[in-house]
Amino acid sequence: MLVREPRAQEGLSEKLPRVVHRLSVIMKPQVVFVLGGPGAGKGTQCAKIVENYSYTHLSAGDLLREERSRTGSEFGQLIDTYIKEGKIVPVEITINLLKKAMEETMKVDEKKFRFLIDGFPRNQDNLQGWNTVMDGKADVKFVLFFDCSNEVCIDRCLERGKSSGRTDDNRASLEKRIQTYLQSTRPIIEQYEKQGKVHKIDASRSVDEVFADVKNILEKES
Ligand SMILES: Nc1ncnc2c1ncn2[C@@H]1O[C@H](COP(=O)(O)OP(=O)(O)OP(=O)(O)O)[C@@H](O)[C@H]1O
Ligand SMILES: Nc1ccn([C@H]2C[C@H](O)[C@@H](COP(=O)(O)O)O2)c(=O)n1
Repeated sequence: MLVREPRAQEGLSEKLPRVVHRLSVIMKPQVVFVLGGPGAGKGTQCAKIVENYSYTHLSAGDLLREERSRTGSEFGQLIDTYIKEGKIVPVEITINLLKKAMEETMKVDEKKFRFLIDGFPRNQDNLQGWNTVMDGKADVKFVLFFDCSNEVCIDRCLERGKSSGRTDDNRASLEKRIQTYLQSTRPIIEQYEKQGKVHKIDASRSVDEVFADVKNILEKES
Protein backbone atom coordinates (compact mmCIF):
# COMPACT_ATOMS: atom_id res chain seq x y z
CA MET A 1 0.00 0.00 0.00
CA LEU A 2 1.21 3.51 -0.84
CA VAL A 3 1.75 5.46 2.33
CA ARG A 4 1.95 9.25 1.85
CA GLU A 5 4.03 11.35 4.18
CA PRO A 6 1.66 13.84 5.85
CA ARG A 7 2.45 17.30 4.48
CA ALA A 8 1.42 18.82 7.80
CA GLN A 9 4.73 17.52 9.10
CA GLU A 10 6.65 19.67 6.64
CA GLY A 11 8.58 22.67 7.81
CA LEU A 12 8.15 26.13 6.31
CA SER A 13 11.35 25.84 4.30
CA GLU A 14 9.98 22.76 2.48
CA LYS A 15 6.52 24.28 1.93
CA LEU A 16 7.54 27.73 0.79
CA PRO A 17 8.97 26.89 -2.68
CA ARG A 18 5.79 24.96 -3.52
CA VAL A 19 3.53 27.80 -2.35
CA VAL A 20 5.58 30.36 -4.33
CA HIS A 21 5.41 28.11 -7.40
CA ARG A 22 1.60 27.76 -7.14
CA LEU A 23 1.13 31.48 -6.67
CA SER A 24 3.19 32.30 -9.73
CA VAL A 25 1.21 29.80 -11.82
CA ILE A 26 -2.06 31.52 -10.95
CA MET A 27 -0.50 35.00 -11.14
CA LYS A 28 -2.05 37.31 -13.71
CA PRO A 29 0.27 39.46 -15.79
CA GLN A 30 0.91 42.75 -13.98
CA VAL A 31 1.21 45.57 -16.49
CA VAL A 32 2.70 49.05 -16.42
CA PHE A 33 1.87 51.14 -19.48
CA VAL A 34 4.72 53.45 -20.52
CA LEU A 35 3.62 56.54 -22.45
CA GLY A 36 5.03 59.84 -23.64
CA GLY A 37 5.86 61.64 -26.88
CA PRO A 38 8.18 60.23 -29.54
CA GLY A 39 11.72 60.42 -28.21
CA ALA A 40 10.64 61.23 -24.64
CA GLY A 41 12.93 58.43 -23.47
CA LYS A 42 10.46 55.59 -22.89
CA GLY A 43 12.71 52.88 -24.34
CA THR A 44 15.80 54.25 -22.57
CA GLN A 45 14.08 54.22 -19.19
CA CYS A 46 12.50 50.80 -19.78
CA ALA A 47 15.97 49.36 -20.44
CA LYS A 48 17.16 50.77 -17.11
CA ILE A 49 14.12 49.39 -15.29
CA VAL A 50 14.77 45.92 -16.72
CA GLU A 51 18.42 46.12 -15.51
CA ASN A 52 17.27 46.87 -11.96
CA TYR A 53 13.85 45.26 -11.49
CA SER A 54 12.09 42.08 -12.56
CA TYR A 55 10.13 43.45 -15.49
CA THR A 56 9.93 42.33 -19.11
CA HIS A 57 9.94 45.21 -21.60
CA LEU A 58 7.58 44.94 -24.57
CA SER A 59 7.65 47.87 -26.99
CA ALA A 60 4.60 47.99 -29.27
CA GLY A 61 6.69 49.93 -31.83
CA ASP A 62 9.47 47.29 -31.77
CA LEU A 63 6.93 44.47 -32.16
CA LEU A 64 5.37 46.24 -35.15
CA ARG A 65 8.79 46.86 -36.74
CA GLU A 66 9.64 43.14 -36.26
CA GLU A 67 6.32 42.13 -37.83
CA ARG A 68 6.98 44.52 -40.73
CA SER A 69 10.25 42.75 -41.52
CA ARG A 70 8.99 39.20 -40.93
CA THR A 71 9.08 37.28 -44.20
CA GLY A 72 5.57 36.47 -45.32
CA SER A 73 3.83 38.91 -43.02
CA GLU A 74 0.50 39.94 -44.50
CA PHE A 75 0.73 43.23 -42.59
CA GLY A 76 4.24 44.37 -43.57
CA GLN A 77 3.19 46.96 -46.14
CA LEU A 78 0.37 48.33 -44.01
CA ILE A 79 2.62 48.70 -40.95
CA ASP A 80 5.30 50.40 -43.05
CA THR A 81 2.85 52.98 -44.38
CA TYR A 82 1.33 53.72 -40.95
CA ILE A 83 4.76 54.14 -39.31
CA LYS A 84 6.05 56.54 -42.00
CA GLU A 85 2.83 58.54 -41.78
CA GLY A 86 3.06 58.67 -37.96
CA LYS A 87 -0.36 57.02 -37.73
CA ILE A 88 -1.43 54.32 -35.30
CA VAL A 89 -1.70 50.81 -36.72
CA PRO A 90 -5.14 49.15 -36.23
CA VAL A 91 -5.23 47.49 -32.82
CA GLU A 92 -6.16 44.04 -34.14
CA ILE A 93 -2.56 43.73 -35.35
CA THR A 94 -0.85 45.28 -32.33
CA ILE A 95 -2.85 43.53 -29.61
CA ASN A 96 -2.16 40.12 -31.12
CA LEU A 97 1.58 40.85 -31.18
CA LEU A 98 1.50 42.03 -27.56
CA LYS A 99 -0.62 39.11 -26.35
CA LYS A 100 1.61 36.59 -28.09
CA ALA A 101 4.77 38.19 -26.66
CA MET A 102 3.30 38.15 -23.14
CA GLU A 103 2.22 34.52 -23.45
CA GLU A 104 5.58 33.44 -24.83
CA THR A 105 7.44 35.25 -22.04
CA MET A 106 5.33 33.57 -19.36
CA LYS A 107 5.59 30.17 -21.06
CA VAL A 108 9.39 30.31 -20.95
CA ASP A 109 9.47 31.53 -17.36
CA GLU A 110 6.26 31.65 -15.33
CA LYS A 111 7.88 34.02 -12.84
CA LYS A 112 8.07 36.68 -15.56
CA PHE A 113 4.62 38.12 -15.11
CA ARG A 114 5.53 41.81 -14.73
CA PHE A 115 5.46 43.72 -18.00
CA LEU A 116 6.36 47.22 -19.13
CA ILE A 117 4.21 47.83 -22.18
CA ASP A 118 5.87 50.71 -23.96
CA GLY A 119 4.03 52.88 -26.50
CA PHE A 120 0.59 51.40 -25.85
CA PRO A 121 -2.32 52.24 -25.61
CA ARG A 122 -1.72 55.13 -27.98
CA ASN A 123 -5.31 55.93 -28.99
CA GLN A 124 -8.92 55.02 -28.28
CA ASP A 125 -8.78 52.10 -30.73
CA ASN A 126 -5.74 50.69 -28.86
CA LEU A 127 -7.51 51.05 -25.53
CA GLN A 128 -10.69 49.37 -26.78
CA GLY A 129 -8.65 46.52 -28.25
CA TRP A 130 -6.84 46.05 -24.94
CA ASN A 131 -10.12 46.03 -23.01
CA THR A 132 -11.70 43.56 -25.40
CA VAL A 133 -8.82 41.11 -25.58
CA MET A 134 -7.06 41.50 -22.22
CA ASP A 135 -9.82 42.51 -19.79
CA GLY A 136 -9.67 40.17 -16.82
CA LYS A 137 -6.53 38.51 -18.22
CA ALA A 138 -4.04 41.16 -17.03
CA ASP A 139 -4.00 43.88 -14.38
CA VAL A 140 -2.95 47.40 -15.37
CA LYS A 141 -1.20 48.62 -12.23
CA PHE A 142 -0.28 52.16 -13.30
CA VAL A 143 1.04 54.35 -16.11
CA LEU A 144 4.50 55.90 -16.34
CA PHE A 145 4.12 59.11 -18.30
CA PHE A 146 7.37 60.62 -19.58
CA ASP A 147 6.51 64.26 -20.16
CA CYS A 148 8.68 66.37 -22.41
CA SER A 149 8.25 69.35 -24.75
CA ASN A 150 7.67 68.72 -28.46
CA GLU A 151 10.94 70.49 -29.28
CA VAL A 152 13.00 68.20 -27.02
CA CYS A 153 11.19 65.15 -28.43
CA ILE A 154 11.91 66.19 -32.02
CA ASP A 155 15.56 67.06 -31.31
CA ARG A 156 16.17 63.72 -29.64
CA CYS A 157 14.57 61.77 -32.50
CA LEU A 158 16.49 63.73 -35.14
CA GLU A 159 19.71 63.00 -33.27
CA ARG A 160 18.72 59.32 -32.98
CA GLY A 161 17.86 59.35 -36.70
CA LYS A 162 21.53 59.87 -37.60
CA SER A 163 22.12 56.20 -36.72
CA SER A 164 18.77 54.49 -35.97
CA GLY A 165 17.85 53.61 -39.54
CA ARG A 166 14.23 54.28 -38.54
CA THR A 167 12.03 55.45 -41.39
CA ASP A 168 10.16 57.83 -39.04
CA ASP A 169 13.09 59.67 -37.40
CA ASN A 170 12.90 62.52 -39.92
CA ARG A 171 11.27 65.94 -39.60
CA ALA A 172 8.28 65.19 -41.89
CA SER A 173 7.31 61.99 -40.03
CA LEU A 174 8.04 63.57 -36.65
CA GLU A 175 5.63 66.44 -37.21
CA LYS A 176 2.90 63.88 -37.92
CA ARG A 177 3.93 61.71 -34.95
CA ILE A 178 3.74 64.70 -32.62
CA GLN A 179 0.25 65.57 -33.92
CA THR A 180 -0.87 61.96 -33.40
CA TYR A 181 0.59 62.06 -29.89
CA LEU A 182 -1.20 65.32 -29.00
CA GLN A 183 -4.53 64.42 -30.58
CA SER A 184 -4.76 60.70 -29.80
CA THR A 185 -2.39 59.70 -27.01
CA ARG A 186 -2.73 62.64 -24.60
CA PRO A 187 -6.48 61.97 -24.17
CA ILE A 188 -5.68 58.37 -23.19
CA ILE A 189 -3.18 59.60 -20.58
CA GLU A 190 -5.86 62.01 -19.30
CA GLN A 191 -8.33 59.14 -18.93
CA TYR A 192 -5.84 57.22 -16.78
CA GLU A 193 -5.09 60.43 -14.84
CA LYS A 194 -8.77 60.64 -13.87
CA GLN A 195 -8.44 57.11 -12.48
CA GLY A 196 -5.44 58.22 -10.39
CA LYS A 197 -3.18 55.79 -12.23
CA VAL A 198 -0.63 58.13 -13.80
CA HIS A 199 2.86 58.91 -12.53
CA LYS A 200 4.04 61.93 -14.51
CA ILE A 201 7.80 62.34 -14.80
CA ASP A 202 9.68 65.35 -16.16
CA ALA A 203 11.56 63.60 -18.98
CA SER A 204 13.46 66.66 -20.19
CA ARG A 205 16.24 66.08 -17.62
CA SER A 206 19.24 63.78 -17.89
CA VAL A 207 18.72 60.01 -18.16
CA ASP A 208 19.94 59.48 -14.59
CA GLU A 209 17.78 62.23 -13.11
CA VAL A 210 14.72 60.80 -14.83
CA PHE A 211 15.60 57.30 -13.64
CA ALA A 212 15.93 58.49 -10.03
CA ASP A 213 12.23 59.47 -10.17
CA VAL A 214 11.32 56.19 -11.86
CA LYS A 215 13.04 54.26 -9.07
CA ASN A 216 11.13 56.15 -6.38
CA ILE A 217 7.86 55.37 -8.10
CA LEU A 218 8.65 51.68 -8.54
CA GLU A 219 9.76 51.34 -4.89
CA LYS A 220 6.52 52.97 -3.71
CA GLU A 221 4.34 50.87 -6.00
CA SER A 222 5.91 47.50 -5.14
N1 LIG B 1 16.91 61.93 -20.67
C1 LIG B 1 17.50 61.97 -21.87
N2 LIG B 1 18.32 62.97 -22.19
C2 LIG B 1 18.90 63.04 -23.42
N3 LIG B 1 18.72 62.12 -24.39
C3 LIG B 1 17.89 61.09 -24.12
C4 LIG B 1 17.25 60.96 -22.86
N4 LIG B 1 16.49 59.85 -22.88
C5 LIG B 1 16.66 59.30 -24.12
N5 LIG B 1 17.49 60.03 -24.84
C6 LIG B 1 17.91 59.79 -26.24
O1 LIG B 1 16.82 60.24 -27.04
C7 LIG B 1 16.54 59.32 -28.08
C8 LIG B 1 15.13 58.79 -27.92
O2 LIG B 1 15.08 57.99 -26.74
P1 LIG B 1 14.18 56.69 -26.68
O3 LIG B 1 14.42 55.85 -27.87
O4 LIG B 1 14.37 56.07 -25.35
O5 LIG B 1 12.75 57.38 -26.75
P2 LIG B 1 11.31 56.74 -26.94
O6 LIG B 1 10.39 57.53 -26.11
O7 LIG B 1 11.34 55.27 -26.70
O8 LIG B 1 11.09 57.05 -28.47
P3 LIG B 1 10.05 56.43 -29.53
O9 LIG B 1 8.68 56.51 -28.96
O10 LIG B 1 10.22 57.30 -30.71
O11 LIG B 1 10.49 55.02 -29.81
C9 LIG B 1 17.61 58.26 -27.99
O12 LIG B 1 18.64 58.56 -28.90
C10 LIG B 1 18.10 58.33 -26.55
O13 LIG B 1 19.44 57.94 -26.42
N1 LIG C 1 0.62 51.20 -30.14
C1 LIG C 1 1.37 51.53 -31.21
C2 LIG C 1 2.74 51.77 -31.09
C3 LIG C 1 3.47 52.12 -32.21
N2 LIG C 1 2.85 52.22 -33.39
C4 LIG C 1 3.57 52.62 -34.63
C5 LIG C 1 3.34 54.08 -34.94
C6 LIG C 1 4.48 54.74 -34.24
O1 LIG C 1 4.74 56.03 -34.75
C7 LIG C 1 5.59 53.75 -34.54
C8 LIG C 1 6.78 53.85 -33.68
O2 LIG C 1 6.47 53.54 -32.33
P1 LIG C 1 7.53 53.90 -31.17
O3 LIG C 1 8.74 53.10 -31.42
O4 LIG C 1 7.74 55.36 -31.28
O5 LIG C 1 6.86 53.54 -29.88
O6 LIG C 1 4.96 52.47 -34.45
C9 LIG C 1 1.49 51.97 -33.50
O7 LIG C 1 0.93 52.06 -34.59
N3 LIG C 1 0.79 51.61 -32.40
